[in-house]
Amino acid sequence: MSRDPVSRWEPHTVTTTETVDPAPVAALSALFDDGTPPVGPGDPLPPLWHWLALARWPRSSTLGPDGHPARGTFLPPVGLPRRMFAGGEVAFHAPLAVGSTVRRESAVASVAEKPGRSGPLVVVSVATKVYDESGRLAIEERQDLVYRGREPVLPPGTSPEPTAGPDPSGAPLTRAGAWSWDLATDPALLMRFSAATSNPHRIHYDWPYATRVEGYPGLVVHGPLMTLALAEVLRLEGHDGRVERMRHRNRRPLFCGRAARLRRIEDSPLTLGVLTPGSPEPCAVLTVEG
Ligand SMILES: C/C(=C\C(=O)SCCNC(=O)CCNC(=O)[C@H](O)C(C)(C)COP(=O)(O)OP(=O)(O)OC[C@H]1O[C@@H](n2cnc3c(N)ncnc32)[C@H](O)[C@@H]1OP(=O)(O)O)C(=O)O
Repeated sequence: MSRDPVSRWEPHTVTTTETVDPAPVAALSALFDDGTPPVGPGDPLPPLWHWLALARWPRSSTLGPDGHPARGTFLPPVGLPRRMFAGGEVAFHAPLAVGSTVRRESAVASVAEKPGRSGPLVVVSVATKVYDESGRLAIEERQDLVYRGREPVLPPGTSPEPTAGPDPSGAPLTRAGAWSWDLATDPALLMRFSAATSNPHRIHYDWPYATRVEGYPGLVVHGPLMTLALAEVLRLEGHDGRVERMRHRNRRPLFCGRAARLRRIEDSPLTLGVLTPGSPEPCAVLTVEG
């Protein structure tokens, strides 16, 4: 009996020993440029910053047409073309120090086909555990990647417009009031975030690919950038208590250059969202426990 490639594929655990890399951590401090002291060697890693500090550089020969590693080895050989970072959950058991050595174990935990409003989806969940230098479990995480078809994103008859460059007058995060920040995105910000996270996905920096091949109206803002910006609002607003758990979800794409408002949208549990003018549904939400 022949089975399809996804059901023939077997998940496996990848275990690596890594340094909590100070360079991308310094890059994110510089990228936000928001007046918080730069995070450096020996400092505790702020929540979610392991997304940069433990980023992986895949070999060039392993990349597929969208810039990400070709599917079928660590990730299943899903046939749907468009990959999106869609959300997840992170439990913080112990702090990690910048510059320390950690052990990371990652494996695909589930692959589920689902009908979505925009057509069929495949949700791939990756489970990761990070152990600190003494072997203590520090971070437990589930990350959801969604694969979808090439349903049109642009209304018929419209064409995408390139985005303006960085505004020399300011940093990307500006305060509009208590728990209210505005996030300005531009191609240089997206390129710097792709570099800091070693993320080769072309939808974030290759405008002809993002618009003509994947059919988006512009460059797509990284899900992790939106979520990290929400986590940065917590730090900027002085929420310095210990965070035990974060849940995050990317519900709608945010396109480069579009106005984005970072707001506290619920008090209990504390929930922050990325909102755009004219839509009640946030692009991204982050819920914090502890
Ligand atoms: C990094 C990186 C890539 C990126 O950064 S891509 C940019 C950031 N991500 C986004 O912009 C994603 C924005 N979200 C969406 O466009 C939509 O939410 C999405 C993911 C296309 C799904 O929308 P649909 O309207 O088609 O689907 P539904 O909301 O109706 O849901 C259908 C079922 O799927 C389940 N589901 C949806 N999202 C998730 C999720 N995050 N985790 C788990 N399951 C999810 C949903 O629960 C429904 O299932 P039921 O069983 O409840 O029916 C890079 O590539 O590295």
